[in-house]
Amino acid sequence: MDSILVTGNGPLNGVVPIAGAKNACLTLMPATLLSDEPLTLTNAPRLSDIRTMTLLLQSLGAEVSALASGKVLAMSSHGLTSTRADYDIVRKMRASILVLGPLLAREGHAEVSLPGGCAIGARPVDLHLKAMEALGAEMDLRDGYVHAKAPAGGLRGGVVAFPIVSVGATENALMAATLAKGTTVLKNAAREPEIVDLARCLRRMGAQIEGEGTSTIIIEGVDRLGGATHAVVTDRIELGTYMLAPAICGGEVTCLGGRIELLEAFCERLDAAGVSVEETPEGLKVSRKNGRVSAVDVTTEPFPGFPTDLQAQMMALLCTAEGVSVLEEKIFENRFMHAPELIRMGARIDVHGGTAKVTGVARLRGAPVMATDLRASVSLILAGLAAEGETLVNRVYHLDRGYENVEQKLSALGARIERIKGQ
Ligand SMILES: CC(=O)N[C@H]1[C@@H](OP(=O)(O)OP(=O)(O)OC[C@H]2O[C@@H](n3ccc(=O)[nH]c3=O)[C@H](O)[C@@H]2O)O[C@H](CO)[C@@H](O)[C@@H]1O
Ligand SMILES: C=C(OP(=O)(O)O)C(=O)O
Repeated sequence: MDSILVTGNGPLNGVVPIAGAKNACLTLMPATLLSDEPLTLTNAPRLSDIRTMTLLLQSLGAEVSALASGKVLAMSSHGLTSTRADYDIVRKMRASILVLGPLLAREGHAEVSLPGGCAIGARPVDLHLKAMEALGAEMDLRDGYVHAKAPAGGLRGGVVAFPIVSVGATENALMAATLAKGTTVLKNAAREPEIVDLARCLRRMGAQIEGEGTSTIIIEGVDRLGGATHAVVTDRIELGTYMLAPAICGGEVTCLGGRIELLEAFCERLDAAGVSVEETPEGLKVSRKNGRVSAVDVTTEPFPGFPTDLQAQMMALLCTAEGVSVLEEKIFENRFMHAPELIRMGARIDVHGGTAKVTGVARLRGAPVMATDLRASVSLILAGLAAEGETLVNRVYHLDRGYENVEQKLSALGARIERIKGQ
């Protein structure tokens, strides 16, 4: 397994391009299953998760070609051959559950392996299943698979009232409802930019959708969807991650394509910590010129709140802040796995349940550390960039799920970072 070696090397300066969003692309790709006409995505990120979704769609009979070095995905589902999403692929990536709604809507049935939990929490799929039931589907859990069956005339519009906000369940319900008969109302829907991006793409394909970006989405089902070409929205989590690089190391970095509206709560916390963020026509210019940042409290929430996917990286910043910061993780029950690793680097962190108290230290020190999940991996790299000496981040395969060319992008800013190939 590969490792990443990082050596603290002072301030970072320059320009970094931000890719299309992993989490948008992973829901836009299954949308191809809703139509027999081609769907082309531009601005796709080059990530292992995208390759996993490609394999999953291909296993269902969809054609998926990566063009322009992977930045363009040309897809067509005119000849689907299977409705079974197999354990061998689904186990690699939770977002595989997003084929459920489209398959059910188009083919009338689907069998999808349960994705199971992962390092950050149990992550059940009950809300996805309840949403499909609200559209008339019969759901059965057998042999580790979700067996879903639409009524004889196909899915019917219905009211889906989510008890808690779920990004994935909103996406599955939204896609399924586009081909259901009649009107569907999604209440307490997720409002993330990735949901807005999905709704825009579906509308291009001919879907009738109103209200995306608010907590009530109304979908009027249509008989069929057509083809479309759609550019994937900017990855706000990759954006936030690179914004933290000059915040932690000092210097000035422009994140190309970044917009404050994608990350308002995060930008507000950076401002409170003493990091400057300026929106320019090219993107977001971020700098930390004087001394240490100040401690700030952070609570993760669904959009438009502070994203859970930036909590680990923000913790890395706050490890060297002046004062005591309190981070509350409200989305996932086990998302502080990076804390013990940061402690190995000299951070002072006390974790109690979903709360972490971080007492800033003047300087972190390099150490061998273990990456436990995607955002934990990159938080350790950020911490290593600001630490004295060498940090060896082991087991970085999660990193490649969500960050393309991370070593090249950080090296271009002046970081000392290299990948050590494993066996
Ligand atoms: C591929 C993708 O887009 N992943 C993102 C998506 O994950 P994902 O869509 O899996 O996250 P959800 O928004 O569904 O999860 C929110 C909370 O709801 C719970 N829950 C969810 C579904 C369900 O059926 N039952 C249930 O209890 C989860 O365990 C979690 O506690 O949103 C998360 C929250 O912003 C992000 O961290 C992930 O990066
Ligand atoms: C948790 C994440 O992804 P996934 O939902 O794909 O596991 C993430 O992107 O931080």
